[in-house]
Formats: sequence, structure tokens, C-alpha cells
Amino acid sequence: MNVEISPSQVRGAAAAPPSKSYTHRAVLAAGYADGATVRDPLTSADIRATMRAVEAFGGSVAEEADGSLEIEGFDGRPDVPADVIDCANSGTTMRLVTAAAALADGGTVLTGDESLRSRPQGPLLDAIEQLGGSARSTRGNGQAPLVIDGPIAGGTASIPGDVSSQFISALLFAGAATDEGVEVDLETELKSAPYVDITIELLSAFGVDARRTDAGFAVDGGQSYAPEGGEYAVPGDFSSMSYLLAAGAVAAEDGGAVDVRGAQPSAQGDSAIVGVLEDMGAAIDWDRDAGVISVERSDLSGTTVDVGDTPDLLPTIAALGAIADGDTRIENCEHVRYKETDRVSAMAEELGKMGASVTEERDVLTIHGDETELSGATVEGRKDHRIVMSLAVAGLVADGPTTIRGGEHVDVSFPNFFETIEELGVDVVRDGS
Ligand SMILES: O=C(O)C1=C[C@@H](OP(=O)(O)O)[C@@H](O)[C@H](O)C1
Ligand SMILES: C=C(OP(=O)(O)O)C(=O)O
Repeated sequence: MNVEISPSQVRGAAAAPPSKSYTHRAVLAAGYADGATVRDPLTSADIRATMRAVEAFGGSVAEEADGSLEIEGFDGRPDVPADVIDCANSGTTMRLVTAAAALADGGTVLTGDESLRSRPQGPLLDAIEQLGGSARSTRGNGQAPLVIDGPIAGGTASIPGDVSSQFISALLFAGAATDEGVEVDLETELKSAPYVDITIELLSAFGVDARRTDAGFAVDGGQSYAPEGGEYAVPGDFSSMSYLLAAGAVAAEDGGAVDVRGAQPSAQGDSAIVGVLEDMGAAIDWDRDAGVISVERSDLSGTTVDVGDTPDLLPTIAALGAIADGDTRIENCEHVRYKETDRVSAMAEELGKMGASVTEERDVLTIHGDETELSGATVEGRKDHRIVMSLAVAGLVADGPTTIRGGEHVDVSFPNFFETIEELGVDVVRDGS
């Protein structure tokens, strides 16, 4: 689907979708449990991949009329799946489910779409081997399709921390259900660290204790998953909010504001978007008790941001940088190249098509706002939800309409993104409709 965004002003209130990271974890944790109710879940393509995995392991997932999920679990011992598990476009699913598969008494085969089959899995496969399982990439290149044979008993695994934090989250989830527990020793500095904090917070809500150690992380074995009261409620998603807040900061109508609801504090590192916008000069206010962030249109200036902890914010910050005055330097971003697409190159090239002046280095992306006049263009969403949504923000203030190819990929994390921005006042035209 092509989506055309015309320069627009925005105003009013919007609800953030529920967090993708928390929903994946809650669905899988309910699977590890005897069962649980997950309230306010995100329903999206990536989450459906995790639901399919829970079912493949012998659980069941039913969506209730109020949107909550009634999940029957596999109680710490996954069945050997009757078929290949298709993780589609979801890295979180593939990593968390690979480690769960290592608990099954037999083999599991995991695959995904072309993008997911190009993303790194090798360090997690090595870790499973260190824990006594067998784990291999069918092509021997560290990428899916993957074949995992369990069960593992637990032990110590060392792993690099700078490829994906999801490997560590996966080992903590599975480690709690092993006999011996799992210690994860980090071989390098940890990137995307707040996502492991999300894991520890979620595990704790399910009665599972995991902790930081001097060497990395550890979880005792023999623990049972059970959320208090049998249910868990998912908070709002700050990565998704970043597009709405950015839209308000660049295009709120004079005297008006954009209010984003669902912004209760949690372990999400991407709440850093509020500070980034503040640093760029946005008039932004976060009422943490009410869970509402209000932002007004402001003249933005460039800033320097380290995205080591917040890789998913890179596309949003790059779009903001193309609108701001001066240089915006996005540092520590090499791991952002291992996502649905290489997002560092993708943003450099697609914003470039709109007239942005950008310098791309391996670990740094600099957008030269002073040398940039954004004009409408046809841009490629790269089958990547975050590239699509960020380019839509840039399109709000470009000179003329911007056509984004592949708009349907927002289905991965924010299925009603275009409806939401339309309600805020954005002129959106889908496929000539
Ligand atoms: O654990 C998670 O929920 C996620 C971790 C991050 O990935 P990496 O740890 O691979 O950087 C992030 O980019 C992804 O969108 C979600
Ligand atoms: C990288 C992302 O997710 P995943 O790793 O689950 O594919 C994302 O949502 O930006």
C-alpha cells in the first residue's frame, strides 16, 4: 500500500498503543505459566507470531471481547512442536522462542520472513550449545532457519552484549524453567540494556526472580511463572509514542498541542524521547501520574543523542534532525543496522531522497539540518514499520506530498497508525483512495 502524506497541522489527543515489548513477554510468560490473562495487549503481526509459538508449544491463546487474552500455558515444559514455527518479521519472537525451544525434549525448527532470516542469531545458538543443547543455523551462517534440540539443564553461557539484548532476555526467560538456572556472562558492553530491565520487571510481575550480577545476569532454576491475581496489564508503548510526539513538535497548530495518553512510567528506555525533544527545544510536558504527554509546535535545534540504549528511536530522531536547525548527531548506532532493515542506511538514503543532507558513518548518523530543505518525494518504507512511521513525520513539513511505499508494514507494532494521525488532522491518502 502506498500512503501519501501531505503537509498538515495536528492537534488533539491520541492514545499510545500498548507496548510491543511488554506484550511479547506477557504472552510468552503466560505460556511458561499454567496460564494467565493479559489485559490491554497489543494486537499486531509481531504479537501474533509469539501467540503462534505459545500454541506450538502446547498452550492456547483466546482473544476475549474486551481485547484481553486468555492464555493457557505449557507450564514450564514446552511440547515438541508439530510443525515449523514461523516468527514472520519479529526478532523478539525468534530470540525468546529459540531459548524456550531449548527446554523441549526434542527438536524445534524456527523460520521467518526474508528480513528476519537475515538477522543475527549466532550468539544465542552458541549460548544454547554452552548450556548443553544443540542449536544450529541450517545455512551455517548464524541466521534462520534454526534447528534447536533440547532439553537444556542450565549452567553458564557467555555471550556478546552488543548484537542484541534479546539473547539475554531469552536466556533469562528459559533459565527460570531449567533445573540448574542460568548465568549469562557478558563478553562485551551491553547495548539496548533497558530491554533486559523490561524483562526483569516482567518476570518479577510473574513471580520469577532474575538479577544483574558482576559478570552479567542470572536467574535461578526451578521457578514457576504465575502473575499476581492471575493477570497482567500491559503499559503504553513509548517507541510508538515517539512518532506522535514528534508530529506534535513539528506540526501542532498554533496555540494547540498534541496530547498522548498511555504514557505511564515503566522500564522502557524509549521514554528518553521526551528528553530528546526537550533538548531539541520542544515545549513538552509529561504528567507522569496522569500518563499524558503534551507537546506544542516548536522551532527545533539539532542535538547529540547516544542511542546505545534506545535503538528504536533512531528513525524518529533522524526525521526530527532533518526538520531541526543545525546538526543532529546520532551516536552509538551500529546495532541499529541489525533490525528489520539497516535503519542507519535506510534513514540516510530515504531522508536524502527528500532533500536532507546526511553523513553516514558505521556508528554515527549526522543530519545537517541547516543544509536541508525537505521536499515531498516518493520514499521506500523498506518493509520496516519504524522507517514508514518516521518518514510520515518528515512528510508533515515537507514542501509537497510524500508518498511512502509499503505503508501496510505499520501492522508490526502500530496497526492503526495512519488512522491515529488522520484523527490528529494529517492529510493521509492510501493507494489513490
Ligand atoms: O527486547 C525487546 O523487546 C526489543 C529489544 C531491542 O532489540 P535489540 O536488543 O536487538 O537491540 C529493540 O530494538 C526491539 O525493538 C525490541
Ligand atoms: C527491532 C524491532 O523489533 P524486533 O527485534 O522484535 O523485530 C522493532 O520493533 O523495532
